[in-house]
Amino acid sequence: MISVEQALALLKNNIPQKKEVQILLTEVHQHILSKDVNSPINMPPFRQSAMDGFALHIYDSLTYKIIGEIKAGDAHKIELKAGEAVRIFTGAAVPDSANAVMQIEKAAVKNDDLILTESVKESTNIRPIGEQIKVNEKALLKGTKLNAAAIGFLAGLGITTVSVYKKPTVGILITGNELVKPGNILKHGKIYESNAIMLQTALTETGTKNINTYEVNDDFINTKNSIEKAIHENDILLISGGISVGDYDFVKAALEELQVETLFYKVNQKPGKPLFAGKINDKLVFALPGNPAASLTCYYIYVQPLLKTLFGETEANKPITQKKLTEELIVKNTRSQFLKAVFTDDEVTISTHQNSSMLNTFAVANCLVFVPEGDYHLAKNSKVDIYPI
Ligand SMILES: Nc1nc2c(c(=O)[nH]1)N[C@H]1C(S)=C(S)[C@@H](COP(=O)(O)OP(=O)(O)OC[C@H]3O[C@@H](n4cnc5c(N)ncnc54)[C@H](O)[C@@H]3O)O[C@H]1N2
Ligand code: MOO
Repeated sequence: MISVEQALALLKNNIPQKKEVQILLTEVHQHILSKDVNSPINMPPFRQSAMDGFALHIYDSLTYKIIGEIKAGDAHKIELKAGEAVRIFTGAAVPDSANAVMQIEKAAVKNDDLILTESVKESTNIRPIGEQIKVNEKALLKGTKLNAAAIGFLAGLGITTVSVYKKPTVGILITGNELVKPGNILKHGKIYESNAIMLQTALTETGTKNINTYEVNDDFINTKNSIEKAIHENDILLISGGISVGDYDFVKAALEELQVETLFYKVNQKPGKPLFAGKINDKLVFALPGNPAASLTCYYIYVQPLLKTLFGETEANKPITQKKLTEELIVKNTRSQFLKAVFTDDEVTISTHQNSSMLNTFAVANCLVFVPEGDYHLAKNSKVDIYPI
């Protein structure tokens, strides 16, 4: 059995190559740019009025002659001589011959005359060409995570597709004869299936969009066939349950028959001891223990950082910080532990109900505290490593 540190290192050394794809702006939310994006245009592309008012060819009087009107979107050809003005609206193109825009509140109109209440300086209320960005300048750099503002910015430059790191397609294969879908009657010996929706939600939190779910009963041939199909259809496969040593745990044997190369099987940790990680071609397969809290812990510690690395996130492997224990902790364990806990500014409180079958305290936890194996006491205020979740 290997240690948590060894398992994490093995995974880190076997991360598949990041793949790049060119995708539509409508699909890029939460993706990371794999190439710099240069602006194809000046923004704004023309001298733009920042106010509703009058574009002026300035001269040494406060009275101007109004000779026309330019609305937003108009392609005008108006030539202003000194002392002339045109009505103009926010976003409209200012004529080359105009050198300032006076907002409507600072002027009065009498017939065709415009009388300014004060003088105006050159360039007032005119957004120059390329004020935000010039043609061929770098709009966004490789490594930028695309949020709403970034997507709006790119759309404003007329960009419709960008090159990003491909988000892998992830399969979730649920095993277990005892499982019943919520909404059905629970007969004796059965339990409600909860790992699929839990893992699906955790994947969605990280920005994974392409998720396929599969179910199989505890039967060797069916398990093998389902795993083979799910590997074929996904980049990463998460199998839930059936990975321990019972007579009806067929996952390990099926993976062997399918020639999935073992990176590790069994980690000296609690929960999640029977965790399996393997690879086949450029694909990764995780067999997560069926106990719900074990499954989710293994997902957060092993799968999520890997996904973030594939997405192009550079901080994916540095989630650990230290907090002070609010209470003494007595450790007596041959396995390292990930304990559900709640942290505040600089303190952390370990939750009750740590059993790997229990999600009740996980539901309100915001971190996992890592406690190395051994027989020792941690006094109140001792610092412990936490993985925020
Ligand atoms: N003789 C041994 N028995 C077990 C060992 C061991 O070392 N020797 N390890 C134990 C540990 S630790 C764990 S963790 C579990 C993991 O077992 P499996 O991965 O084979 O998981 P299952 O047996 O299929 O299920 C365990 C538990 O979780 C429930 N479960 C499973 N899938 C779901 C689901 N989708 N939704 C909700 N609950 C689920 C299942 O009913 C079981 O109660 O093995 C120990 N045994
Ligand atoms: O490793 Mo298991 O998750 O302890 O119950």
